[in-house]
Amino acid sequence: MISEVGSKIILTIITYWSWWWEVPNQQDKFARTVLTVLVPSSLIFVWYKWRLSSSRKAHLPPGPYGLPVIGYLPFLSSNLHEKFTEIAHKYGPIFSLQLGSKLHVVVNSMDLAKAVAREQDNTFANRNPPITGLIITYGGMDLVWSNNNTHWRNMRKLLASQVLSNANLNASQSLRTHEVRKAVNEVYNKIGTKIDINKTAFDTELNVVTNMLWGCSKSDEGGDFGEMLEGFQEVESKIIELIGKPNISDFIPFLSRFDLQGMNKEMQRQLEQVERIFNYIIDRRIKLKSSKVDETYEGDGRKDFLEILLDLKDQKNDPESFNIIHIKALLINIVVAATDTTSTMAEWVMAEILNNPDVMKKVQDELTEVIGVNSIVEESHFPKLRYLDAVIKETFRLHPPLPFLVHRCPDESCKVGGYTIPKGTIVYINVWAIQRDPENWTNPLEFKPERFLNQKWDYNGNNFKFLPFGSGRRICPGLPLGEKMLVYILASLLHSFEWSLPKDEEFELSDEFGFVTKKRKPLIAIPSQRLSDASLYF
Ligand code: HEM
Repeated sequence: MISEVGSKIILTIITYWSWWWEVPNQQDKFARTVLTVLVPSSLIFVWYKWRLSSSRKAHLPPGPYGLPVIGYLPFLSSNLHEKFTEIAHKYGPIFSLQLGSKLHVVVNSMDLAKAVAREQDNTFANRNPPITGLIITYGGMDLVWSNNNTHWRNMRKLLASQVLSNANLNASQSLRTHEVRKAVNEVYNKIGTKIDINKTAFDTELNVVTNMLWGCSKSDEGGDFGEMLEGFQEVESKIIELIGKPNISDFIPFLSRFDLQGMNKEMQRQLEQVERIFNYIIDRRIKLKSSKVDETYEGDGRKDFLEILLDLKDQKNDPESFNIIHIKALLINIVVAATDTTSTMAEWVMAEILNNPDVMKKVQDELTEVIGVNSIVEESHFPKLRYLDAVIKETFRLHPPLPFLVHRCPDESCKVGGYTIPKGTIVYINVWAIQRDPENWTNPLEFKPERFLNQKWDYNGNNFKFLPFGSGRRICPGLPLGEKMLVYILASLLHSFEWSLPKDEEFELSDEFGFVTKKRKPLIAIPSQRLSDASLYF
């Protein structure tokens, strides 16, 4: 992926400089050859000396040098989390890389993660979004890519108080139950056949989130619109892929107008797809509002999030500060942030359990003891499912879906680990490396859920050995819903069915780096009935 970036750049350079070989003067071939070799190598030498002395003077973190203009870009491999961890082993827990015109710093230890996300949380609370991220959020009008400003604070407060508060989560319990039961029923109807675990979890989470946001889900909608939502997972995967993939336009801004990899255009296409869905939903709601028909979710009389956002827009006198674009950016953000992470994690947990039969047995024994094979899973059971909780946490440790969280960017020059981090640097917290660091974990590569049973662990980002949802003011605001849905989906799938792997498919646990890092090969598993009575599946 990254070597593709390098080769595109080199190709561009070759194209622009090919005139050198076409000049009419053919008399002194030797001189031209000497110049061709000498000029670039002298330039590289001078550049290298200059970089060395300027980074020493600036006291930047150590790190490997790359080439002029493109920096270290051509030397990065596609599995970036592994490459960064390898560089950290050579250069230490904090290192810097010049990628094109931008300085990147990667922190790889719990102490330095704490220095960034706790001790200097406010300084590091900006984002510096990639161009593809800006395209899909109308220029960063959302929550994920917004800088630490009033708009971001207001959006976060609104999401926390109107969607993800304890009161709202309690009120929407029946909605989660409805969707999880529907998923169990769909799997039951396909007993003995191959099930794509990620797709099952994705659809369930999508239905829950869209119901909470605008009061209806994929399964409630028919016709063209139902079909549009049916293809949403593909659109979303493409969005996540384009956000995580290195883009020359980000690293060498003067090349951005050429969009050499076509990524910006591709993201524009995804935005058009997403817009069709959101325009439909919003237009329909505005019409309903003007005809004074109240649309609320679950018939409990409370307004859904879209209704609250539209009310807020109408109340604001200043369309600059809150308008339809802000609403769409926020909705896109929440749907994308919630679904891909949850389904990716559900898939990883099931894969680890299927890979460890003794863990599967312990999880199912616990489910039988707490719930019994004559009953179905309910949210009230969750606090008693301690072993399943430990299994989920151990999976988060080995497979954090966002291995570098979302990068941060200091709004002024500051110090981390004694080194200078200039204003505007892109800073990654390498959670993937921290959660596999032998300094923090005994036998870190072993899958051992018991390590989460013996001590009190949570996802709140206070223990810097374990940060799958991030930490500090930018910590994931969807944590309470994400955690609930994961436990609900997994407990229900594991309690309702026995699972086996298809004999004709190779099973492996390797990952593929991306903004959300997924299983390289989708997990396919075959269910069989586990509960005592078929009526428990309806
Ligand atoms: C398994 C589920 C999930 C995981 C692992 C996860 C993980 C993360 C991580 C690592 C971050 C970046 C934190 C940082 O930069 O320090 C984040 C940010 C975010 N997440 Fe989640 N997330 C999950 C579910 C959700 C859900 C259900 C929602 C919404 C309902 C959500 C909405 C967001 C938003 C809006 C942000 C950006 C926050 C900001 O920049 O201020 N996430 N998430």
